[in-house]
Amino acid sequence: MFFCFVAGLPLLYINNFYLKFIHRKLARNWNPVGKVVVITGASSGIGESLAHQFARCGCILVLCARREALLAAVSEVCKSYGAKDVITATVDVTKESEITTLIRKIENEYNRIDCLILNAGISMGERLDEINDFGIIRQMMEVNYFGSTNFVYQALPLLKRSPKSRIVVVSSASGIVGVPFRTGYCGSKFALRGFFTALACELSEYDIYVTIAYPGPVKTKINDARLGTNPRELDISNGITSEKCAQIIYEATLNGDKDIMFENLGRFVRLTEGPFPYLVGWFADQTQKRLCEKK
Ligand SMILES: NC(=O)c1ccc[n+]([C@@H]2O[C@H](COP(=O)([O-])OP(=O)(O)OC[C@H]3O[C@@H](n4cnc5c(N)ncnc54)[C@H](O)[C@@H]3O)[C@@H](O)[C@H]2O)c1
Repeated sequence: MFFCFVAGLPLLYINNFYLKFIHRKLARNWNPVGKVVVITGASSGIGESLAHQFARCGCILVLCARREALLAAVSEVCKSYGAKDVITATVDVTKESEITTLIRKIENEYNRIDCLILNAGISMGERLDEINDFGIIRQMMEVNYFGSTNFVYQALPLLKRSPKSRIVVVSSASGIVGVPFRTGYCGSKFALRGFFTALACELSEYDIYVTIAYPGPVKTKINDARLGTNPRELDISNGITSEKCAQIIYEATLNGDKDIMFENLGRFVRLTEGPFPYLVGWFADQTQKRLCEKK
C-alpha cells in the first residue's frame, strides 16, 4: 500500500501540473487594459501597491478604504501611472450599506466589475487568554471574513456581466497554518479559504476565476492597527516588499491561478501541512514565538 502511494506520487504531481496548464489555458486572453478593477483596503500597504500595479496597465480603478485623504493620494499616483479612470470611495467593509452604495455606483458608471480584489484586513497579536474583550475576535471576523464575503456577495451580479472576470482574496500563510498570538486572525483567514474554495466551484460555470493569495510576511504598516490591549508585534522586517507582493498577485490574477504561495517556505508548508501536521505545527510555533516581541 505504502509502496503504491510513493510510486503514485509523481503521477499525481504530473496530473496536477496538467490540470493547472488546462486551467491557465481557459483563463487566458484576459487583457487588463480598460478593465474595471475594484480594490478594498487600497489606502496603504499591499492594496496601495496593487492599485499602482493595475494603474500601470491602464485599468479603470475603484479604490476603497476608510481613510479618505490617503485614498485621494493613492488615486493621484495611480492617475500619473496611467490609470484610465480612478474612483475613490470611503467604505468600511463591516458596514453593509456602504458596500451596497458603492456597488450601485459602480453599476451606474460601468455596469460591470472585471476584477474584484478583497484585500482589506486587520491583525492582532495576543494569546486568547491575554485578551480582555472577546469583541477582538468578533472584529477579526467582521473585517477579514464578513467584510470580504459580504462584498463578493453584493458584487456577484456585476462580476457575472464580465467575461472571465476575476476574484482575488488576500488571505495569509496564517490561513493555512495556525500560529500563536493570532487565534482570531487565523480563524478569519482559514474561513476565507473554505468560503472562496467553495465559491470557486460554484462560479466555474460562469467562467469566473477565483484566486486565493497566501502571503508570508510583507513589509507594510499592518502592525500599526493590530487589535489588543498590549499586542505583540510580528517582526516583518525580513518580509518581501508590498510592491513585490502586488506583482506576484497581479501575475497570478492574469493567469487565473487558484492560489498563490509566495516564497519557498510557503510552498514547503503547503506540501507538508497535510502529511506532517506535528512537524508543521512545531515549526510554526517556534517561528512565531521568535518573531513576536512583547511591546
Ligand atoms: N503585511 C503582512 O505581513 C501580511 C501577510 C499576509 C497577509 N496580509 C494581508 O494583506 C492584507 C493587506 O494588509 P497590509 O499588510 O497591506 O496592511 P495595511 O494595514 O497597510 O492595509 C490594510 C488595509 O485594509 C484597510 N482596512 C482595514 N480595516 C478596514 C475596514 N473595516 N474597512 C475597509 N478597509 C479596511 C486599511 O485601511 C488598509 O487600507 C490584509 O488582509 C492582511 O491580512 C498581510
